[in-house]
Amino acid sequence: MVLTLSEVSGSLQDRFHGGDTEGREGGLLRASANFVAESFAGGMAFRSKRSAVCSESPTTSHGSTLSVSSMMSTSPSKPSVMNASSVCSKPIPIGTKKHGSHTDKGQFHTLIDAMRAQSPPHLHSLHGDTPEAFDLEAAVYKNWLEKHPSALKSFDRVIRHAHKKQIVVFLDYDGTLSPIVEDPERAFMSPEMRATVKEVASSFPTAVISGRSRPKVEQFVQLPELYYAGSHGMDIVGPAKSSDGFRVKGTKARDKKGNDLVEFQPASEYLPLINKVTAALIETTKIIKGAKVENNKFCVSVHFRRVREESWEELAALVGDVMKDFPTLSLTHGRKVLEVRPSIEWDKGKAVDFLLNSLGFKDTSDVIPLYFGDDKTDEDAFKMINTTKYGYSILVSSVSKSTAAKLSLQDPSEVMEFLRKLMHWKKWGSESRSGMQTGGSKYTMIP
Ligand SMILES: O=P(O)(O)OC[C@H]1O[C@H](O[C@H]2O[C@H](CO)[C@@H](O)[C@H](O)[C@H]2O)[C@H](O)[C@@H](O)[C@@H]1O
Repeated sequence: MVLTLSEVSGSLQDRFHGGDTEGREGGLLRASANFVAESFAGGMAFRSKRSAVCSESPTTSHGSTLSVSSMMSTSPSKPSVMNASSVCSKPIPIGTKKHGSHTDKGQFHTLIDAMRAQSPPHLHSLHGDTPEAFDLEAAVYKNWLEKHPSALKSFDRVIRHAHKKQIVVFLDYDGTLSPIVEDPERAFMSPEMRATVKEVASSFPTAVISGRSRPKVEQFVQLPELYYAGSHGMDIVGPAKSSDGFRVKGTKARDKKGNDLVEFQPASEYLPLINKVTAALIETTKIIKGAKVENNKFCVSVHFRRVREESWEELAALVGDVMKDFPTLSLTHGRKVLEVRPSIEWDKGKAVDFLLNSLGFKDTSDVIPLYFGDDKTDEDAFKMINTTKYGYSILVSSVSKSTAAKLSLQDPSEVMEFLRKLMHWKKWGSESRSGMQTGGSKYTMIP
């Protein structure tokens, strides 16, 4: 039997990006410390219903066949994403058992699977640069684009109600405003991107929502006119307008121009614990070449982009060991990074909601919130945006991914292109409504 493209595509997307569990329930592995401890202790295996599907071979456009089952093999020599969907979005109750040796590889598949699923390989990297692999990859992406069309091509739809509503722009930082690079300290945004964001912020309320610490991301962006939410939304500085009925929590502050601001840090009591876990993680993981621990104030990143894959299991075990001593912290993951954060009901989605409220938009049908993000933790924001009447969630990705985002852009350069298009519309589209030629499709990109 030959599978149809959509069957192959659906199955591959699940394989490579965490499967249904991720798309439906949150797109975020929210594994608690307990989850890690338990999975180490008991060899926990939450397998997706889909983990055994698609063992047939699709025919490629070249007429030869690629074995889908072989693409999904878990051979140690190839990055395995076979059990990416085994990750669970819910915290798992802590086990009482202590895991024995972290060299017992069979006992923590779940975390390893999550690590492997973070920067999913292209098909051609799994199967060589064969024309068939490239063709199949292109076909899978094309199929995915039908479900998550390009925001550039959907621009008219996005700004359809913009003459009556307030656009608010939310931007993730790494992978959205700056390209993903090996060294997190060198994730600079280009001067062109900075100029574009500055222009956008002069017309629309604009916020950067990042996993980084707020001071760090402010330093990278260097635009004081923006609002910032660092530590995955746990460190917010926003406007203090507030809409009726919404009590702006947090401390009142003022910016240099005397505008009222509000600072909100829902995890402030975790600060000492975060410093403690950071120290423990630095000490414990220092034996792993390439591992890097980054203190993001209310959360901590353990980077493994520069760790050889052979050492991932050891790193996972070491992080798991540390986490057992911090039962009130949780483990999530992003792009080649494990993230330790307080186990509180707060995420980027809540931060977006908070900022919309503090901007005065309690009724979200008065606003067109646009959210751009590339990572797992942005999924919470996508879902929040999807609850609004006119908002658009936009995933930045050049590969197919299971996501709640409605639209997509390939990379930061397309984000910049979209923002420029928005500014062009703002400048010329608005004027066109007062007599000049109008019509979304006539808005062209500023070169
Ligand atoms: O929410 P974000 O602004 O996207 O922050 C998420 C994490 O971004 C950074 O790590 C990622 O980008 C690095 C630089 O390109 C890259 O080396 C790393 O592999 C990526 O995971 C940041 O360093 C983390 O602390 C953030 O949590």
